[in-house]
Amino acid sequence: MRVVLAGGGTGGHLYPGIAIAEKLERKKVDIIFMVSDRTVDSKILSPLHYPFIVQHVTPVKGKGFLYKIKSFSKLSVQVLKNMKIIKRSDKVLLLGGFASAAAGLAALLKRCEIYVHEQNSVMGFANRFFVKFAKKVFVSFEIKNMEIPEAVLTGNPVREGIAEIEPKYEHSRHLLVLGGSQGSRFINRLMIESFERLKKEGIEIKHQTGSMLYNETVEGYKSKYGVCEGENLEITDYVNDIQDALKWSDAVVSRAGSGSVYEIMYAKRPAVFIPLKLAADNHQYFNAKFFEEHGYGYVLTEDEATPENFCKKIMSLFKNYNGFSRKLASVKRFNASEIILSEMGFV
Ligand SMILES: CC(=O)N[C@H]1[C@@H](OP(=O)(O)OP(=O)(O)OC[C@H]2O[C@@H](n3ccc(=O)[nH]c3=O)[C@H](O)[C@@H]2O)O[C@H](CO)[C@@H](O)[C@@H]1O
Repeated sequence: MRVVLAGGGTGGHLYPGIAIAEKLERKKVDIIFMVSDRTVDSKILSPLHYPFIVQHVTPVKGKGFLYKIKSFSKLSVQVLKNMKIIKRSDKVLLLGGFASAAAGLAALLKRCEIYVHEQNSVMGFANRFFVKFAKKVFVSFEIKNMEIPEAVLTGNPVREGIAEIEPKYEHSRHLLVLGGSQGSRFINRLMIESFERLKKEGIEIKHQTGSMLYNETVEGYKSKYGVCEGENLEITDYVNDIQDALKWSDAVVSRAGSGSVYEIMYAKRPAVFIPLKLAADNHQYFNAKFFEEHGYGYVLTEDEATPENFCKKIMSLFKNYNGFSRKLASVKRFNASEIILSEMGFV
């Protein structure tokens, strides 16, 4: 028995697969990842011991005609390659994004059991296609743009250890700033503009910029304040140990990809989410809204996010800290990986 975990292109599609792989391993089931050729996928998987296939595919949605033709031909070549790797007896779990499509099509042609997990509150393009062929569909949030009556609400699979983090009541003013797996230029600039005020409030900041945006962000801090890092500020391109960073934090500012929302919620930290305005069908906004509606923190849209509003929201997290912590302490945690594996027939 082997499970193919297909998806990638961003951490948001890949980390849920890793959370599931951690559990499958204990059940002595063989695993293979099928990911994209973006460096983020290999960077995340290389230090781990799971086998993975890099697929040479690009997104087919939203670009010009010539680009689409190229993408479709790449996709076809990759599907043929995948058909040599995927076996009829494999169970294939599609984690969404363009990197899951070639594996999904190969699995369809091989007539394998197909399962779909959608991380966001709006179903993505690739998953929407495969849902009709899936034996079961798992969702992290209730889906807004599609009726899937038999979908199983599992929450987002989160890596081990994160959900065991305790809420804080006695707190200092440690603020973790995350831009999602690729970083966020919008949040980086907002932080540079807001740093002086946050520093005056005694806030200590760990700021993850994204690998591609690291240099420009450091330069931004330097040109505005003369120095970049110091007592109150630590800048990093990528947080390798997210569990450790969440433990250190008292509050978080973040983009609102599904993984980020679930991890911050399970780590029981109040947060200000700034959803990516351009996310397909505004899905980050709906992910973040779920968090806000439960009273765990705030959503601040890009249009509302002036440095003044931003700092007010952060200060409001600290002012009402114990109220947020009490609510977060009672977060109902789904054991997403276990539910998914049991629905796939692994007991
Ligand atoms: C630009 C883009 O396409 N964004 C999408 C992507 O976001 P993104 O990849 O940022 O997705 P998520 O927020 O879901 O997950 C990010 C993951 O990366 C990890 N992490 C992040 C930063 C870091 O320094 N270290 C680290 O380990 C987080 O712990 C988390 O597990 O996938 C999400 C889930 O489908 C979507 O909602 C987003 O719209």
